[in-house]
Amino acid sequence: MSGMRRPVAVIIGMMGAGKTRVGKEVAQMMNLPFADADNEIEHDAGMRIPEYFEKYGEPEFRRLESDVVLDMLEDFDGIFSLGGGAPMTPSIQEGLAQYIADGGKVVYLMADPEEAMERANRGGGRPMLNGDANERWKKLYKERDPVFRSVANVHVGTRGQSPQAAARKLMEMIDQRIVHVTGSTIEPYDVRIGEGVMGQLAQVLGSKPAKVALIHTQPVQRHSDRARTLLRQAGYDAYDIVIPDAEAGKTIEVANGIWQRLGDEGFTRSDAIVGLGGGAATDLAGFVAATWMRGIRYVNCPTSLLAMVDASTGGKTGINTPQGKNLVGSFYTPAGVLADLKSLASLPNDIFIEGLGEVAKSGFIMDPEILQILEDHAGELRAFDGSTFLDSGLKDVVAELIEHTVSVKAYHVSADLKEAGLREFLNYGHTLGHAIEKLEHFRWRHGNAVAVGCVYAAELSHLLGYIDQNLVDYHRSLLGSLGLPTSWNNGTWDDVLALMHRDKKARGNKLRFVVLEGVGHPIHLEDPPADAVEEAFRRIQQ
Ligand SMILES: NC(=O)c1ccc[n+]([C@@H]2O[C@H](COP(=O)([O-])OP(=O)(O)OC[C@H]3O[C@@H](n4cnc5c(N)ncnc54)[C@H](O)[C@@H]3O)[C@@H](O)[C@H]2O)c1
Ligand SMILES: Nc1ncnc2c1ncn2[C@@H]1O[C@H](COP(=O)(O)OP(=O)(O)O)[C@@H](O)[C@H]1O
Ligand SMILES: O=C(O)C1=C[C@@H](OP(=O)(O)O)[C@@H](O)[C@H](O)C1
Repeated sequence: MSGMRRPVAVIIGMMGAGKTRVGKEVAQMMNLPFADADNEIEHDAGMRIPEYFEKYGEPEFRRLESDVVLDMLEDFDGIFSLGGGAPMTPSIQEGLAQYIADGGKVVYLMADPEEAMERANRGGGRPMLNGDANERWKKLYKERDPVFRSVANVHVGTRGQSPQAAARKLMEMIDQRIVHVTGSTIEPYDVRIGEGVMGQLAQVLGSKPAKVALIHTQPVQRHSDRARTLLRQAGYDAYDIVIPDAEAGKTIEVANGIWQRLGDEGFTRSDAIVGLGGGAATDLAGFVAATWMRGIRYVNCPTSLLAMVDASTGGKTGINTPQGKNLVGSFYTPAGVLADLKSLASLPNDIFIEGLGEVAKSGFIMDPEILQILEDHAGELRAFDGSTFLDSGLKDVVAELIEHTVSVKAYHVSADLKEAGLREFLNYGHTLGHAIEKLEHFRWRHGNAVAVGCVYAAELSHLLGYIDQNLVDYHRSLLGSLGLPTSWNNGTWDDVLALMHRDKKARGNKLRFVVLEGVGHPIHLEDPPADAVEEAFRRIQQ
């Protein structure tokens, strides 16, 4: 079966980029085996590459190369460097696309052209550079660079860097986790999770935008400073736009202020927006991107756990009105999401814990592994401290939780962007959760309200015979062990019921819920018996 063994990373790039040298270095640092396609070919052919070219010609070489590369993509679990021309062969392009779709990383090692050309010409032995080597190299670079950019999902610039420094940078990039979001009605994009992934801002924005508006809140200033530096280094005109924090930023007045600014600065359709901050900032930035000139490119840099696992992915953008939250907005997907774990270093404990509410919800509806990880690390998660986080073992645990949770979200969003059915499962725990938020005048955080809502939905599932008491108890014990609330007793049943009737899942005067038939098996529940709906509420009051 394919995918059982696969390279940790595949390195592509021009001749002389350092694919072999840097690739070996990375493999050594990561304690992994290294393979070079050219060596494998020479081994199979029983002769050196220049000799093979001379004897059989380039087309025959490309056929052999393709066979060797495709075999290795399914049967090698280290760092794998390809020959310079390999990614130009259609069968290899297909192999790489499949490898990426299975979660692989194709790294384009982007050396400075002058440096790579000079290195490629050293020593000879490169049949593609026969004749005027510099001219040949430049011609190939022109043909290949755009293809390399598009077949790779990770771009690493190494100008002026030693092989060791380049290898360290590459290793950081390889360490990231990538969830590819795709679907029939959305432009595909990647959610990148890892320490330092913000460094890929320019790769994700692409070369079209000249101006980039960086929309962020004040509490994440330190992270937006880094983003602004990266944008300027990459040659964009970066415009810093600070918005009021949290829900105060999600208003028509704030959006209007930004529209005015974009107009004054001459933002065109090819320019772009970066939203950086918690879910409120990314919702607002996405809304501005969706509406400016009827839609321009935007990238999200979520900085809270909740924004990383939920708000920044899935394309719901919006603002609040005096009548309620998220009442105005648009489904508009980002060009990419960069969930940089470095941002979490400044996140307060209570806002981190709140994010775990949505993480657990994703476990209940689809992914028992999430629940297992939460169980295994409940104590450390509950004690989250941003100041020590990046140097702790918790970093990998959190990265894994984010990857799993984003995958759950991506699965639902891919099939049902506009929430016609499947996507509603993401709303597990939200029917009561939203009512609590409203009755608490939004002083309760969303993830906390969802945690109580999940216990309520579990109680309702049990009352109607879908799940046993053990699973209800498990909801309480798991959420409680993470420091999340599991009960609420600050409002009347009449008020709660009235608000649940205004939930977006309700139809006419009928309530609709998401309940469970078991972990990973959510179902829609239409118009349940009134006494069960009320009894479940009584049970979360204590
Ligand atoms: N679009 C969607 O699909 C979707 C999904 C879920 C939630 N949301 C929206 O997301 C918002 C909630 O997101 P949230 O919980 O991130 O709230 P938030 O954006 O209000 O952030 C919470 C607080 O944490 C601060 N903060 C964020 N990251 C920080 C960091 N790294 N360091 C220090 N402080 C930091 C923020 O400035 C804010 O004060 C709501 O508006 C909700 O409607 C949207
Ligand atoms: N970052 C670098 N700095 C200095 N020398 C390098 C660097 N990367 C590669 N080299 C040297 O350049 C030459 C070509 O590198 P190589 O790894 O063979 O490139 P490729 O496999 O991409 O064609 C080798 O002599 C290598 O040691
Ligand atoms: O660029 C090319 O077409 C080639 C590059 C070489 O690999 P390196 O890039 O490792 O030199 C080798 O596969 C062959 O000479 C063809």
